[in-house]
Amino acid sequence: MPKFAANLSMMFNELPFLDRFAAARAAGFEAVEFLFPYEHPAEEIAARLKGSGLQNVLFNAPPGDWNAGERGMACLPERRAEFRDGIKRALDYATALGCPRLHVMAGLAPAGGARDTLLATYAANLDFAAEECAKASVKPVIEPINHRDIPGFFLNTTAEAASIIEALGPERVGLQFDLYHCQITEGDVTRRAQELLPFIAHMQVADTPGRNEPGTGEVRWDFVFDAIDSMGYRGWIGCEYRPKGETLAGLGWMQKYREHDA
Ligand SMILES: O=C(O)C(=O)[C@H](O)CO
Ligand SMILES: [Mg+2]
Repeated sequence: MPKFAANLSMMFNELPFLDRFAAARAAGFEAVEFLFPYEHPAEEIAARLKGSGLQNVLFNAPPGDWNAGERGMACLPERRAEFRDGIKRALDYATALGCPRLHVMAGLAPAGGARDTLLATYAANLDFAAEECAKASVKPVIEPINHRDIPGFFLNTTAEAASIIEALGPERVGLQFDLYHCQITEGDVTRRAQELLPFIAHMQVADTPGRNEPGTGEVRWDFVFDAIDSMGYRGWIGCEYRPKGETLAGLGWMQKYREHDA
């Protein structure tokens, strides 16, 4: 049975961030993910997790100046020191929150930047992240992102991600397989999931093209979720979608997975 985690950066936006934990638990979730915890003390978030009986399964390393358009810095040669500091900061949070996965965003490829240099920086930074994360029993994950949502993002395809992971060692760095991005960039999502299964350490989902709940767009999710389950994926699937209306009103698609569980 697929296991779904609520993405608290996108879901339950009717509430302030810290109140979304209890709301997710009341809605039946047992796990949550979010983009960035850094505006809140780790102890406060840990208390919300504990108080709600939730586990935190993923969050992102500091991305640089998000409001100025930055989307990570792992591929940027001149940001290596900041990248390293960010990994250490993220691991302080991961330790406090008991979180097993850390999403390390590649960043935007600078115009005119030589791809070889960016790739070498990306690999070296991920190697550093893998070393540090291993000490904290955390697995860093990388995610190919489509060019419509983030034009210029350095990592776009699952093939690129797989070759980087293969070089660094799939036991050290995993794939964050976001079916929404894959459907936009590549399609063929169940075949991709099957081929990439040995690399996948976390999944995320939203329907396409609107990035809303499963069932609001073009993909037949019953088929996809059954296929993912049958192929033996037992990790979390983060609901990284923007609810079309109220979060709770849009949770009908999950009902059959809960009823099956009972
Ligand atoms: O956008 C996504 O799909 C993500 O998972 C990132 O963490 C945020 O851009
Ligand atoms: Mg994602």
